[in-house]
Amino acid sequence: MMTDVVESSGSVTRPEAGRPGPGVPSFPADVPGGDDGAKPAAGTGTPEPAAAARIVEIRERIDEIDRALIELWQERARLSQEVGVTRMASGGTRLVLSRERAILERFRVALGADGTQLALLLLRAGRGPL
Ligand SMILES: C=C(O[C@@H]1C=C(C(=O)O)C=C[C@H]1O)C(=O)O
Repeated sequence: MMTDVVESSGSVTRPEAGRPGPGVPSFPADVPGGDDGAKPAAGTGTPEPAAAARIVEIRERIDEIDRALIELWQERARLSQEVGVTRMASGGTRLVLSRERAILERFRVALGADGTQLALLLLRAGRGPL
């Protein structure tokens, strides 16, 4: 079952970890290939109306998923930063490599080599480049 995609207003303007800075388009209406309100077949890559309609339908769910992923990415980065600040303020270390290794392994087991790359990006978003 398809769910309507409701545009959230309020584009992100405050640059913080994992968030777009100034000049970064908000998602998805003002990015190329975003939902620009054009006819269903436009931009689907097929001239066949039924296929175009199905692609539009699937893309609604893809856009929902992408929006959720972006929000989760940003939340994770904020939480990871908070852990780092809390730990360092209490005399601890900036990083805990055993924990990072466990996270890398979790993603590798679930997603293979791409999972490892994804986990590396997630970890970097929370603590910045090494
Ligand atoms: C968030 C933490 O701090 C750092 C960041 C991690 C992360 O983003 O998952 C994991 C380990 C630490 O290097 C933590 O220790 O849980």
